[in-house]
Amino acid sequence: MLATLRITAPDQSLSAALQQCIDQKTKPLGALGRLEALALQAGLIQQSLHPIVHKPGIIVFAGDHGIAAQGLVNPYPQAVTAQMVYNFLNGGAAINVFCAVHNLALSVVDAGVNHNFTPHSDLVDRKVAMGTQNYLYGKAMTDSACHEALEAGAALVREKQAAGCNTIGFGEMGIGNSAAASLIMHCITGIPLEDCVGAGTGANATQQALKLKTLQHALEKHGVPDDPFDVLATYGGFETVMICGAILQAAALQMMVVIDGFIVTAALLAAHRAHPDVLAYCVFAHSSHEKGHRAMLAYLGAAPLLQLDMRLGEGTGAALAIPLIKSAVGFLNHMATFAQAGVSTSGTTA
Ligand SMILES: Cc1cc2ncn([C@H]3O[C@H](COP(=O)(O)O)[C@@H](O)[C@H]3O)c2cc1C
Ligand SMILES: O=C(O)c1cccnc1
Repeated sequence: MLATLRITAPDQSLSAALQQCIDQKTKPLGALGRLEALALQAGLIQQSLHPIVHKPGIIVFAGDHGIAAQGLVNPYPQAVTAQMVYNFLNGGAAINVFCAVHNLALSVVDAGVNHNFTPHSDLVDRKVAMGTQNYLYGKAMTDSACHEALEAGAALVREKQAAGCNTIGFGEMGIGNSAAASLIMHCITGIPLEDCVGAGTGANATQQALKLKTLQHALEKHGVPDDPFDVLATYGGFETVMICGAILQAAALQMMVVIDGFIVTAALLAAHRAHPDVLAYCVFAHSSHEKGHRAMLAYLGAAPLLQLDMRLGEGTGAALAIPLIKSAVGFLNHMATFAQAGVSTSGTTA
């Protein structure tokens, strides 16, 4: 898949016609602000003056991190990953509630949780292994496991698209994955590690200092791999790698890709290094409260839609942004033009 994937930015030739449609709506020029840019982006991605959001959904990928068993980088125990998967299956997590409120399809994927789940109709089993290896001692995963995870993420997106979904967000669950995301961020962006390491689930100052020191040790061992997929294999989690493969596939299929918080954006950083044009398909849902997220977004030149001081993950920010995308294409499709409504345009004095 990765070798053959073609991702090119959408043809821009529809841009002027789309802008004209937007400007003819019964509102002062530019008055719908960022929604106008969103409508334009949707139109270009779908190469249509009438883009739609069809069968939008969220896929949450869960995976464990070898290092989390030591508690050096994570305030919560590793077991919370599996416990939260049960919570997702029981409908009790924040992402369940937001998907229900906004009528979004939710899929939950075991990418590599350190727990044997009994088969469940709502749990998609793509387990690569019982969690990654501890990157303090070796690479988090082999290159072939990384490849398997990238492919699994991509295949799930192909299934969604075949079922009619054209707008997709990704979420993650994996205790310790904010540490992995910090390492990925440092390797891809070159931003100093201390600016990439934050509180995650709520590490206090002492815990954050230990997290940073631990991650410095990991960097001393492995350095900064040049290849983005090698960065993922060295430090990543199976959930993060699957998200990277999923983002790439969704962009290749010209879907709208809704980017969540710190961990999902780290997966995007790797995807972007491999295929820079992936960005044209991305909608940045929110600016997370996690320390490094704003710098990641700035590196990508991304303007997030929401600023809610959220720092949860699970795809919660993405779920909140999808109604905004629906609103954007909604006004483009359904608002009356000045001519249709008989409203005077500027410069026309009564
Ligand atoms: C109860 C609970 C629910 C969560 N839902 C998402 N996360 C978030 O926190 C984790 C990353 O933070 P760290 O790197 O500090 O472990 C990820 O699982 C992320 O999705 C949660 C964390 C907890 C504790
Ligand atoms: O921004 C996020 O997505 C995030 C931040 C902290 C912990 N988990 C996720």
